Parts: sequence; C-alpha cells; structure tokens
Amino acid sequence: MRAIVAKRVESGTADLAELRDLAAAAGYTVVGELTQTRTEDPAYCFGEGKVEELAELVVRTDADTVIIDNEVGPFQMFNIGQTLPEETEVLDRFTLILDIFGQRAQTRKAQLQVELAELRYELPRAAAKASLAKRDERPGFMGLGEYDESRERDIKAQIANINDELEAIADKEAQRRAERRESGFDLVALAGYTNAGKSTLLRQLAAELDVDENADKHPDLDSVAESQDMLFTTLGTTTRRAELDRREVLLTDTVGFISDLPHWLVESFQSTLESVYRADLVLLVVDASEPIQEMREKLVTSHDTLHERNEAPILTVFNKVDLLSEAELDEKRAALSGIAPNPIAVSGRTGENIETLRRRVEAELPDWKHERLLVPMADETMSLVSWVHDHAHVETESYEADQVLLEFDARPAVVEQARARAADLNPVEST
Ligand SMILES: Nc1nc2c(ncn2[C@@H]2O[C@H](COP(=O)(O)OP(=O)(O)OP(=O)(O)O)[C@@H](O)[C@H]2O)c(=O)[nH]1
Ligand SMILES: [Mg+2]
Repeated sequence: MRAIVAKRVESGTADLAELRDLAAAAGYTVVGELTQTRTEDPAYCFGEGKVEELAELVVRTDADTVIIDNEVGPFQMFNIGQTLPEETEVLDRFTLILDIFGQRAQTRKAQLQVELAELRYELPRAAAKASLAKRDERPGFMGLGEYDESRERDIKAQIANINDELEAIADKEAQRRAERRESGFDLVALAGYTNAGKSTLLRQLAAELDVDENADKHPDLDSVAESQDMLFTTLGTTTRRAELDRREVLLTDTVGFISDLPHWLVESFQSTLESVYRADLVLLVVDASEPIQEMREKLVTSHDTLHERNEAPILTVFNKVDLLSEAELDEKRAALSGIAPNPIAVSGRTGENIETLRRRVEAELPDWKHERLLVPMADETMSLVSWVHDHAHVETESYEADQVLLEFDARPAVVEQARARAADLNPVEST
C-alpha cells in the first residue's frame, strides 16, 4: 500500500503532518506528497495542471493510492480518477478515516457506526454516481459498474435499519449507566483529540478489573504492550473501575476527536460519545508536548465536539509533561488559560502527578451530600443498612430500641434512594 498524500488550501501553506499520520494509521506507506495553494477548481478540486503533476508523481513513485485531505465531490473524484493512471485508488480525508475506523471496529456497535457513516457519505453522492455510471468510460471505476437510481433508496432503507439497531444499543447502555449510578458509582469519561494519551491514562488510573464486555476487544489497553503513536487506536469505549480514595469511580475511555470532520461523521459516532455527554465529570486530555497553537486548535475542536450536548463539568488534563520543561509548561498554561482554566499537568507514561489527578477528580466530581437517616426496625432494615454501606461513606451507625441511626456521605442520587427505601419500610410492630 503505497500512497501519495495531497492537500489544497485556500491560502498560506498546506500542512500535511496529520494526513501523513492518518495514512500511516490506515497502513499506508507515504511515498510522495503534493500541495497547492489556490481556490477550489470545480472540476478537479486542485488545478488541472496540478492533477497532471499528481499523475506523473504516481507513475514515478509507483504509488497505488492517492489520499486527498480535502473533501472531494463525486464529479471531481471522477475527473481526478480519469487523469490518474488506471487502477489508482483515490481517497479523501473522510474515506481514509472511515477506512481506519473500519479496520479497528471490533464491536457490533462500532461496526454499525462505521457502516452508517459510509452510507451517509454515499447518500448525497448516489445521484451523481448513477449518472456517472451511465457515461463511464472506464467500467467499474469507483465501483460504478452496476450503479443506478435504485441505490439511493437502498441506502436510505439501510440507514433507517442501522439507526434502529443503534438506538436499541443506546437504550441498553443508558440503562446500564443508570444501574451503575444506582450502585453508587460516579461516571468519569476520558475525552480528547486522538493520540492525546487517553488510553494510557486509563491504564494509570484504573485497576486491572474490567467492568465492560468490550475490554478484551481493545488491544491498546493491553497493559503489557506499549501503546503505539498512532491515530485512532481506540474506537469503541472501554470502562474500568478507577482507584480513588473515597469515591467509587468508573472511568470510560472513548474514541478520539479530530478536526475537520463533517457533521454526518460525528453524528454516526454520537452514541459512542454518549458516555462522555452523560458522565459526571469529563477529563479532557491534551497532548501538552505540542506547540501552543496546535494545542489551542485541538482544544477548540474538542470543545466544539463536546459543546452542544455535554452536561458534565470539564477538567483539562495536560498530558505528556515528561516531554517539556517547567518553564515551557508555565508558558503553555498561561497562553491557554482562557480555554483551559486551571489544568492539571500529568504524565501518563511516567506516572508523574497521577496521585494529584486522582485527588482533583474527587474534588471536581459533583459534591456528595451529608445525610442523617433514621431507619425503623423492620425485616428489610439490615439489607438497607448494608446497601448504604456499599453505596456511601458511613460515619455513624447506632441502634436504638426500634430504629437505626445512619449518618453518611453519598452522591445525591444515593441519598434520595436511601430515603425512599427507608420510607418504604414497614416497622415491625405494625405487622
Ligand atoms: N512521552 C509521553 N508519551 C505518552 C504519554 N501518554 C501517552 N503517550 C504516548 O502517546 C501515544 C498515544 O497514547 P494513547 O494513550 O494511545 O492515546 P489515545 O488518546 O488513547 O489515542 P486514540 O485512542 O488514538 O484516540 C502513545 O504512543 C503513548 O505511549 C506521556 O505522558 N508521555
Ligand atoms: Mg486510545
């Protein structure tokens, strides 16, 4: 798999660094690159001369694939394909990302999400492809061989089916979140740009114990294997129990964010992000070894992704501080204080400051409530008392003649539930 990466920008100089990383993540060896600064050409995206240059580069480097960072319309795709040597595959940023996601999708949900994204990508292109297939000079190009109008209807039907199945999965997950909360767990989610170090931090913060059926499907969480410097190593979500002093926390690792993703692609992975949106606290992880400008852009992308639906407070984590000096860190803190107020600086690799992070997580989680509860003696009383012990931090437990006094700290939801259960108890003498 030998690829040429290409990018067009309207102004300034095109930066190919991220596209190169994405290509590598998909398994390509990058054998050439090409950039252009100009406005979009309606027929070719790039200038026509540039596409001819691209064709020569393909021949010279013996590449089999061309990856374009821009969104390429169906007609542009067709025209570029006609100019390039036969059999050359053309991908744009989105089909490349879908390619990576497709390779990594291990769970039913992840596979459905990838399929959904592919269909959403194809839908607006279906009509164009059908008309191109009719006048295709190169039968089979872009898989257009048997393309016709009925394809659009098929796509819509498939999208509806997948949405139904994903909704059913989301319902089950919502139920599981509720059960976990009822069991006294606070839910904390790791979010952030791809490659920021989320999975590494999960390993640092969490016990080996997996609480998720997906855990074995995440090779990047293997504590022995060194994680790779690769984009999108995590695709589904994995949840583990984190070891904190007082509070029982479940920590969920999630898919990384990336810039320039169109709406339909983000939407397709919405239910993956649900565990972020519905958390009690979000740890927004940033790679602090990168230049300030890049950190800022990635923070903006992350906040944009979280913005509309996130309900939880956000704690920014500057990760990879083993790679920078104290002075550099101070400079970055100051420069980014607007978008990342009071961040905590850690290293997931060396473990530096991880204990402080644990304390910060406890401090930032919504406050526990103090409760003083008088429980009447009844058949179910002792089971309620032990439930409170399991879900709360019990300070006092004293027995009087016909009641138990419990004083404890707990999540507001646990306090409410304890009160309700106590109110439901029928005192012994009345039965
Ligand atoms: N030097 C250094 N490298 C780190 C640190 N934390 C993570 N890394 C490296 O950064 C790379 C990405 O780490 P991951 O934990 O896989 O990142 P991620 O955010 O889970 O990435 P995606 O799953 O792709 O979104 C790996 O090569 C890690 O070894 C750190 O504190 N210091
Ligand atoms: Mg990861």
